[in-house]
Amino acid sequence: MSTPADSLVDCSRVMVKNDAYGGAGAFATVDIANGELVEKGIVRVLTNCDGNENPYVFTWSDVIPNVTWACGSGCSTFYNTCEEESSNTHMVRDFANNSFVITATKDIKAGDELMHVYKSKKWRTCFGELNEEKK
Ligand SMILES: C[S@@+](CC[C@H](N)C(=O)[O-])C[C@H]1O[C@@H](n2cnc3c(N)ncnc32)[C@H](O)[C@@H]1O
Repeated sequence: MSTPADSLVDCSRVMVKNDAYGGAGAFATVDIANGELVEKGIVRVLTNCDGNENPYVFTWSDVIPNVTWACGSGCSTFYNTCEEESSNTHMVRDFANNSFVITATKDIKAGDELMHVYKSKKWRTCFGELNEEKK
């Protein structure tokens, strides 16, 4: 018999609600200690999508310029971004298995917004304004 631990997708510690920027963000539903799992999931690689224009997809290679984009399961699409020192999560991508794991990089309290530094923040056209804000 399968158990919840067998699930390819687990976003049970995360909820999505309105954020401070006029969109939606990801927030912790429980306290999560530094190093613990925040969310895990799978992705599907997209065709006919340019992530330079579309901010809701993941960069799915280490190649620059990247041409492989993917949509992620669970709440993964909704994590907003910030500077490294303010981030409280980190996403590790497994390109071979089309999966990801997001872990806590700080002790997180229930209700805290979950943020990570987008891998492509510096070079994707659609994130230009986010970089401008930091100048
Ligand atoms: C992957 S989506 C994150 C979810 C998004 N907030 C939503 O409502 O769907 C990326 C977009 O979220 C917004 N975003 C992410 N981080 C932000 C920040 N620090 N300040 C303002 N907007 C942010 C930008 O519009 C960005 O293009």
